[in-house]
Amino acid sequence: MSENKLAGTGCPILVPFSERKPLEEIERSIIKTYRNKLWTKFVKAIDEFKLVEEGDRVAVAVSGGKDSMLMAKLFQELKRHGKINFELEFIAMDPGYHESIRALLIDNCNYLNIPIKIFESGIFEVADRIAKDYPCYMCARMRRGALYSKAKELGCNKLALGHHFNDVIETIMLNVLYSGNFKTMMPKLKAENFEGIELIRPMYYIEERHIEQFTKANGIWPINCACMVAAEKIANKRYEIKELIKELKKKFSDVDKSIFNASKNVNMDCILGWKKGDKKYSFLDFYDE
Ligand SMILES: Nc1ncnc2c1ncn2[C@@H]1O[C@H](COP(=O)(O)OP(=O)(O)OP(=O)(O)O)[C@@H](O)[C@H]1O
Repeated sequence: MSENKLAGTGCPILVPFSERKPLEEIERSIIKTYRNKLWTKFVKAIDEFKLVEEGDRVAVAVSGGKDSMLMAKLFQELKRHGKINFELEFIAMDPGYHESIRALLIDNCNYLNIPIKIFESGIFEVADRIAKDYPCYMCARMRRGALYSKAKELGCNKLALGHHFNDVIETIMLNVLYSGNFKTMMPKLKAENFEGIELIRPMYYIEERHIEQFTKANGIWPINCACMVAAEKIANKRYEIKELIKELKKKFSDVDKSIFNASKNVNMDCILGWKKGDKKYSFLDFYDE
């Protein structure tokens, strides 16, 4: 990989409003200033989808980006509240970050008191070598595998990822508009190739703009874009969908909630066909029942 492929220019950069706030202030803001926007929504997803249960050992995947750094702090808060008896591990996979990115990850985790375990995977190099035309797909698959393996090695039964509300609705819209199917990103799922591990997404109800507010107001500089492979090479459909939803929201402010709720309110009497497991069904299969 040559230096000119380094990422950064194509990604939106989150610039903090202020100096980094003291740790205690940052932690307190989660349950005070951002109680409704962050804390309540985190707990809601955990309760509603039963994401964390007694005796769990959760590996929290921290990339150093704004979402997963906040997730780490939310988990620490959940543990501090002590209602559920569970254990935490914080893991970061270094896919071959630029050294300045790795240093930023370490500095942020130290400052925020997140006891991170970093491990190397060399995924950037592999994706660049074996999948020049579709590095993002390969990178994402290998990343998931590397995180599951590490979680398993640490004796965890859950792997938590920092996907949030906007990731969810963007996924729904990407599937409807580009793939012609209706599929959402699930709040939890059982890992196919890693027995005994579940993937959980506790930030399911948290809106990205609130994560941004929290991050900026507390003076945190997250890793914005650390990709060393695809940087600017790949047209980002997800980014286009994000912009589309923003436009739609100007005309109908609850459009994001409607997109989300559509996945909770599928009416099986008014649908032409669906898939369950490997089997496909048509409404006609049940028409005369
Ligand atoms: N290198 C990594 N090490 C550990 N976890 C990771 C890594 N990359 C991604 N993840 C996990 O996967 C989630 C989704 O990754 P994605 O690249 O879509 O991040 P993102 O939407 O930019 O979120 P973040 O702000 O946390 O980076 C992250 O929130 C994090 O939990």
